[in-house]
Amino acid sequence: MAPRKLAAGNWKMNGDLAALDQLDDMAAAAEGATCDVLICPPALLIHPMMARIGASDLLVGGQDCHHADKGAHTGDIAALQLRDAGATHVILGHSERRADHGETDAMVRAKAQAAHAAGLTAIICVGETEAERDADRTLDVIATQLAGSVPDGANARNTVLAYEPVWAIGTGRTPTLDQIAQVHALMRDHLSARLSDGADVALLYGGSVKPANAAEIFAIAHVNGALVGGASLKAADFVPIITALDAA
Ligand SMILES: O=C[C@H](O)COP(=O)(O)O
Repeated sequence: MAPRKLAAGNWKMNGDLAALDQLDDMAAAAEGATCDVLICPPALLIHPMMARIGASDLLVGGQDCHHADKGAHTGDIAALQLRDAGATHVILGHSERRADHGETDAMVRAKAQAAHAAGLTAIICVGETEAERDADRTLDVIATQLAGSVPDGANARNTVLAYEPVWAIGTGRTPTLDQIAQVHALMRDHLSARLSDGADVALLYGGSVKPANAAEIFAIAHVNGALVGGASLKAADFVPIITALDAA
């Protein structure tokens, strides 16, 4: 089995009921596509999104989950609740969660285990800061995050990895194609060494992906899709990215 291609949109803390109008064209693009297409809206929008897309091929995901399956954790969402709402995936360890909420690799690993137990695919994010890249520490940082964040129970069906350089998120800046290739090769080597089906785990790139750069990024070895922020909010931007991945 080859890695399953995935175009994933992360709406972050953006969107409202009116934004669901964007889903019609995204769902149409997902129909018959060779890649999976996923939107991770704010959790409040998961239910209305499910109602809007009906039996479409468009997948729905969460942006975070708690490591516990239930209990006294005010403001948090359990993986089982995401699953119950219709989600198939959950983003974990995004750099904004790591920075805003102090999430550590160990916390991300525990969340991934909860996601797996609930039947969700965990999209585990890793990425270096600009200071770490400037200090030539990128590969060490990524290796440490992979070792700490990816649980031993990960496999190609329940886990996707996303490389998101922190300095490329929402900035319009992207690494060179060689820099992306270098990190994705490291991720593939790490997963292949640890997991029996590590060669089949989908690896996404994220950070200022847009229609103009999608095709060249998808042509890089071991890039099996994208985790898209800003350009996933409008169908006019996200559909061309889906089309580029479909053609890759
Ligand atoms: O989760 C998505 C990433 O943080 C990328 O965001 P961006 O496409 O707005 O740079």
